[in-house]
Amino acid sequence: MGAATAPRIPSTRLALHHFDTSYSLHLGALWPSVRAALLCEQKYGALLNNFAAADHVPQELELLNATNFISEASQKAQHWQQGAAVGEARGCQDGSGEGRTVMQAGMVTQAEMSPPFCTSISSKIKCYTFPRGDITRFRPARPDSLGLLDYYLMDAASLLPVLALNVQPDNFVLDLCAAPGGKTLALLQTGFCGHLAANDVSISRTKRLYQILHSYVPKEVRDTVSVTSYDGRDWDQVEGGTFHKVLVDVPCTTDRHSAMEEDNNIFHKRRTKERQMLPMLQLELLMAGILAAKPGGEVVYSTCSLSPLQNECVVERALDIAETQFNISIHAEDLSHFRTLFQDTFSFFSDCRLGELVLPHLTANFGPMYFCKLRRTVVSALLVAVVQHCPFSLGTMVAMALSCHG
Ligand SMILES: C[S@@+](CC[C@H](N)C(=O)[O-])C[C@H]1O[C@@H](n2cnc3c(N)ncnc32)[C@H](O)[C@@H]1O
Repeated sequence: MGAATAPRIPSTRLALHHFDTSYSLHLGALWPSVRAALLCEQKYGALLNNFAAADHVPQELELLNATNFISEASQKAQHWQQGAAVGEARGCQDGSGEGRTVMQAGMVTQAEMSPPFCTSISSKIKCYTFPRGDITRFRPARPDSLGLLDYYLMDAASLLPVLALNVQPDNFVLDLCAAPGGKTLALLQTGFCGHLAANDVSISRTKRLYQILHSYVPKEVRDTVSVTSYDGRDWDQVEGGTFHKVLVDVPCTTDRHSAMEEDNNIFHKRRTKERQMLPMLQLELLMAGILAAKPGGEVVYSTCSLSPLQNECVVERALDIAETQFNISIHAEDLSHFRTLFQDTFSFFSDCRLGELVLPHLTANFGPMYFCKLRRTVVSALLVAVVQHCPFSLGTMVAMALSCHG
């Protein structure tokens, strides 16, 4: 049989073969159960639309046994903090002479009590999910009297990068790869964005972002959002160093989609080159996000892939390039308290070198979702000026850095 007539291997099969090879090494004994979950129906969360007149919806969802997993986590944090305060007031010492507080079984450690523990989830974002093992589906969203839809169905794990960003009142926020707009909508639900720049290079996907904004957000709030279609890698030439918070939710191998759907599958033979170039594109986008943040600003990098090459390795490379090529030092934040807070809703991988990873699980079939939070530390104005007036594009600088580092 000639090459032209040879039966084509389905892209989903190529994807699974690739995953079997790489993820069995990375996830070890966990891979077979993650694989099974990837091949089963995913779970959704219902992100409540605070802009719609939908006061009856929480009660309707609670009657079905769904709960708001974000407020539950927030209550858990408050409860633990009160417990810790009582423990400290009692002054229980461990007798080691180091003054450590003795923690009872089930209580959180001092590291987990750090400020982000409470602040990162004191959010107005409300998302309902069904309990572990309950695979009930949500009804489709309904419009209120003004036509705004009452909730947005999405992978609930997609909210974790938004919660990690921890938007504060009047923050200038950039969503660098925003379409179709689930996370943009969640950012708006905080009610805190002083200005939101939502960008996506794809014109067709940007149209979907507009549709979501029109279906969920009233005009006066939409007016605070600027939607653009730049190549995110060039963002520093548009508006460098101005944002308090930047979300870099990059294109990736979208593992769940690649394992299940032939349509638009990045494992299709003709997309091999594009797939192999993904880590480079992700790195350039993350660098652009870092440069778009103010000194002191925060960046969350996220993917919906399990691949360490697209997750930790990209972040590690970006930290290195920021330091060596741009003289920007970055602090990678510890988000392990997210694991403690959200363990009832999601299954987390416990061995990420940097950031956190939600693993699909048959009883909690969300994700995959990787997220890592970076804080740009303050640098001298002179260095920023040098970088911003550098004659090379960001892509050239990243390529130069990569060739120097081999
Ligand atoms: C994972 S999706 C983003 C999902 C979105 N944040 C959400 O929550 O709905 C990645 C997006 O990156 C966009 N993208 C790809 N290359 C880009 C580039 N060079 N600059 C900006 N966006 C890009 C794609 O069009 C795609 O919409």
